[in-house]
Amino acid sequence: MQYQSNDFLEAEQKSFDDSVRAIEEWWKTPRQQHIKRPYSAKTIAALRGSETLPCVSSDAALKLWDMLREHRAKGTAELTFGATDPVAVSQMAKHMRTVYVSGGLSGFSENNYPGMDHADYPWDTVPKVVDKIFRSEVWHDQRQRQFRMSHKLEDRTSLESWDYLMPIIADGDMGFGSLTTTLKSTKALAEFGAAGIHIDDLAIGLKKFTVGQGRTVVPTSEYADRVKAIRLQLDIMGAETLLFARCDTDHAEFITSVVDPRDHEYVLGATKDVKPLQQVMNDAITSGNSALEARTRWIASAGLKTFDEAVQDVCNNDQFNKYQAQISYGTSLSQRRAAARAATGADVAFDWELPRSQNGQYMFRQTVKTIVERALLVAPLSDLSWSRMDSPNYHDIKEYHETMLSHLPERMFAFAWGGEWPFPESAGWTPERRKNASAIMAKDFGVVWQVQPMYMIQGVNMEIERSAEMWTEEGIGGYYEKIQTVAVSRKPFKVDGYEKMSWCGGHLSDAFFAAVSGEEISQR
Ligand SMILES: C[C@](O)(C(=O)O)[C@H](CC(=O)O)C(=O)O
Repeated sequence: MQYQSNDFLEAEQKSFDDSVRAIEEWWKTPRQQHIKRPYSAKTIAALRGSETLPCVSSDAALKLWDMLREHRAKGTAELTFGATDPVAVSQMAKHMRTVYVSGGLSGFSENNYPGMDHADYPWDTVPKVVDKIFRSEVWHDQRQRQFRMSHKLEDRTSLESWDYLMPIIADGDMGFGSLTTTLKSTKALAEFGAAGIHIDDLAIGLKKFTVGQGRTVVPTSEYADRVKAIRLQLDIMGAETLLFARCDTDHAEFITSVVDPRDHEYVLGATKDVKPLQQVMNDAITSGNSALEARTRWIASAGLKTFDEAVQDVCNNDQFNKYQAQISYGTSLSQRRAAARAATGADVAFDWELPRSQNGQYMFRQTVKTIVERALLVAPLSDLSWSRMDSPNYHDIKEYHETMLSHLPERMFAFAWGGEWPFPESAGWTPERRKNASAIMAKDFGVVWQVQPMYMIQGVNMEIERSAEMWTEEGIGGYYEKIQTVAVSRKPFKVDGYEKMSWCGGHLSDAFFAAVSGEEISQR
């Protein structure tokens, strides 16, 4: 065995103890102090290598933190689009201060096998986009500065000065596998430049948009472990990256497992004497009938209820009150059965196995309370909360945020607006409220970061179609008048896009050549 001297061992111990102390000090900083970790600095120090490299995204993360805290204090919000293209991001910088790297969009534009359904693009798809965008931001910042510094101070006031170093918030989806994949994708995102990462509680591969059924979530414990794993990884890296704890439970209809009693309250069971749903659907297929229709008929006949609803149906008020006094958050189904028996003197008919899907999912009934429970559980380890919605109901949004704020008055929230939401009045969206929705969410609910992930599909597609039609119909005459002249004159928009402007980096290349040939920087 290799000989290790006492000096070596003591130096190693000192370096470890120093590292523990440094982590403890770091956790007391204004950015970190609100996070409540279930592990010690010693655990983190022992998971680190002997050198912790500085994390490239930490400056942007601190900038994002300050920006969002300021919005929180003022009741305003940072608005952005989802993007995957550095060219587009460079134009967003003129109006926006953050950028979102969307998983769905990356699944379309960065993937050799396009598609966003199921979120089944490879786990490193989003990190690669983050890398590309982060580097392009740094490059634009460099070439803008070089251009400015080649001018005298008094001439610089007329030159553009955009903040291209926009903090990137990246879609971590569901973590893409077991905890080790979640750790790896977190590491890649933070190392490649993400200032914020969001993680959700969806089941891997079950984010489906077309079937008309709600989504599938994982048990509360699995979601909590994902959030914990991300924070652990960021702590190992010493990264300031913000953690957005997204919860996709709104309108979820399935849960993968009933391993966590905290979910039992929301699992649906059959209360009638029916065959298992899968048997009924298989019988329909074998006999040449529609499995979907068989499913619909089965659901109508099974008396689907949560266990509490089943108890309420067979009780009088006194018995139900007695039952309710016995149960609370996290009471398991078997404890609920015992409490129901004690209250009513009988067993309550309820079977959550019968409705299970082909993949083994259980049927699930979410409420705003379900989302709040999950969000509160992971709040101490995360920086923002985000309830993801398929079709938003204003009353639910209000209830969710107000309940969260009653527990955590300082909490910051994130929100994604959909691209196909009807905003019906029946869901609380008066025209006035829809018009001012972003401002209302910021002021009344603390939603400091709001994204429209669909713009690059809806808005950019619309512009491209419009221009394609014009170009094919009008040729260079139309192009000259309607696009080139506007772009080159940069009126009314400051559109970038030709080599005479510093945007293309020509001046930066010239400056490299000049510097190599020994020229001193001249400030024109
Ligand atoms: C925000 C989102 O995660 C995305 O990938 O852009 C998607 C967008 C969408 O599918 O509407 C999501 O909200 O799940």
